[in-house]
Amino acid sequence: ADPLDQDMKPSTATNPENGLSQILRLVLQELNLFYSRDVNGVCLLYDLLHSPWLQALLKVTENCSPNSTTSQLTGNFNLIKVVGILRETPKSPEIQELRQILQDPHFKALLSAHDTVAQKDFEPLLPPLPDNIPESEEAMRIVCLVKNQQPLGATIKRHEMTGDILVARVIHGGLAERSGLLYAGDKLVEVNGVSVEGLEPEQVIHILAMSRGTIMFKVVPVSAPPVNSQKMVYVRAMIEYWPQEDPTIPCMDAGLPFQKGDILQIVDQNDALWWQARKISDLGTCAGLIPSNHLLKRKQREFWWSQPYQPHAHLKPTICDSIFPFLSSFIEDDMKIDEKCVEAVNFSFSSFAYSVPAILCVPDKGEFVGSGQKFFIAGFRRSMRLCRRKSHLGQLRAAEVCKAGGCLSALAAPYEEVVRYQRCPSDKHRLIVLVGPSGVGVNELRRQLIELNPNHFQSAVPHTTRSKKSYEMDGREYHYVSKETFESLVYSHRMLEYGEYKGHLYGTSVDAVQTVLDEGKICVMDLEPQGIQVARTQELKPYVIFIKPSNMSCMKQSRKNAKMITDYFVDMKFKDEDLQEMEDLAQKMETQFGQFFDHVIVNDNLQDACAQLLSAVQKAQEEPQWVPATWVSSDTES
Ligand SMILES: Nc1ncnc2c1ncn2[C@@H]1O[C@H](COP(=O)(O)OP(=O)(O)OP(=O)(O)O)[C@@H](O)[C@H]1O
Repeated sequence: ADPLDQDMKPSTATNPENGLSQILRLVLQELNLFYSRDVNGVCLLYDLLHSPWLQALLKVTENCSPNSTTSQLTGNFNLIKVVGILRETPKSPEIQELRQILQDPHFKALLSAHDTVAQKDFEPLLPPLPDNIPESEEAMRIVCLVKNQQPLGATIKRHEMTGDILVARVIHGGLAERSGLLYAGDKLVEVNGVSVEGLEPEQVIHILAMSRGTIMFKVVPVSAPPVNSQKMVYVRAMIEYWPQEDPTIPCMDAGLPFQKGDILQIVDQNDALWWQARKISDLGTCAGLIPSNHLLKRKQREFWWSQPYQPHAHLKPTICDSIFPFLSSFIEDDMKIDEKCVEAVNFSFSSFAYSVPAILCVPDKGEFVGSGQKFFIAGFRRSMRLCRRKSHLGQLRAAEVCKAGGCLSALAAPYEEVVRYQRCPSDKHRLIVLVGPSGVGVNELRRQLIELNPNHFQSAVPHTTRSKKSYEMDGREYHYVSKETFESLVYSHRMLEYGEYKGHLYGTSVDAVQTVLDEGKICVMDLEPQGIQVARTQELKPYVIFIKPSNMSCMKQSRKNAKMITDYFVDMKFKDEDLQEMEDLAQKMETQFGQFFDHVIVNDNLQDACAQLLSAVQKAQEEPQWVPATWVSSDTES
């Protein structure tokens, strides 16, 4: 029995139009007659046409060709057949590889998706429209949505005058919004054939919760559906926000929690009080509610005036208690929003009590750190760092006291508009600012970075009003200036930080930083966190890196031989209390100033930290970063 004959029969028998296999079979029969007579060339032709690979190829062609009987069959069906055929064919690496590819689960999934689409399997089966729709109901819209794992992405509320149940908000990216069938303002008439007239929003939610599969809404469309023509705006959150702790949010489950420094994409600002936003780290999800800039400013003002501070933590929203559990549709009550807005909320706002340059005490004597041979690294005076260390705690504690007393700055913007900025190669470099608790290794890292390439990285030369010493050189250790000159720099906000010690003023000016940048170098400086805001200008475009200590046990290990600077001892080993203080201080810095940190490096292993610093500095100069929109004119945005 010829296997070819057996294999061909079903195909040719069932499909008279498919002549390819049949013709081949007939040709082979004919050739067979001449084969025994060994007519010239017949054997060669017969062997060729009889070869298994040709037969296999023909079978594949038949099964996949648009005219074949199987053309209506699905990709997966074809796949099974093709794999079967390949199994029969002689083994070769290519065939084996092809079989492997075809049997790969991803490939199967792809074909399965193809089948679903080809068979138009994706559309939900909608119930037929009722025949007896009265003429008066012409303006109604029937909306069918299939209940699945995703939230419906809409909130409802009861109109306080008419008692109508209205769609209050359609959440961007949610099921309702993507359907394009439900709009804010639509009046709900029926849900799954049940009239909602006279029902409380909670009862409507209950009906929805009990429904399975397709849910049919009958709505009276809003006369003019809202059009979101606003441009997408990106902001940096300068506060943190926890919807669970905010009794004023219209619907807690629809809230978007965020932390200081998070970049948010604002997708809807139609509501003056509640915006819709997504985190850029999570753009695939549907949006959530965040308090608008206006609402937060109002809360800040109210918080400012509410004396003594009362968190009103006992006030819990009652209207949202019955959240629809599966579709997460929500209930709103606009009147209650207004009432609740006058209460204080539990946000943590930063206190910007130090909007003037941070004050440092700089003693007269200092040592210069650095290689000291071929190049001179300015700005590493030991005594200056020692005094900084004292100012650290004092200022942070003062800020803390202020915060606890409810002294929130009414001027601090809760959101800062940001844009993507990429430095052009011809632009000046961005200033690199290192921030960290004393002893964490800010100066060590800065020194190592500069030593890597002193022609590329440099510190700014500080100013002083003290007189020059014999071994010093103007513009190397310091810029020696008169008190009047120094003070005019302070008054004209040209000092990033400054201080006084033994009757002399010391500080680092914007111009000293600019001098480094003008030379085409990268200026690397360390700053107290209170000074970051002063440095955040369009001209310097600082990139702020927070140097953070690792956990206590790692620090004990890595700082075994490290030396810290104290008032009385030059090289003193770190004690446990010092490390604990460092950790506490780092935590406070992060809590109060974390929104300004572009990058965080945990300084555990010094080499690793230095490598991370180098990479972060390069990225800051060469890759796009989020910066305040005010730093970039629209024509240079990327
Ligand atoms: N990752 C590390 N591993 C071990 N030792 C380190 C590490 N980082 C820094 N050190 C050491 O810790 C000590 C303090 O570091 P550094 O002087 O840089 O602190 P700082 O953050 O500049 O604080 P301050 O301004 O108070 O001196 C130095 O002896 C430094 O060599």
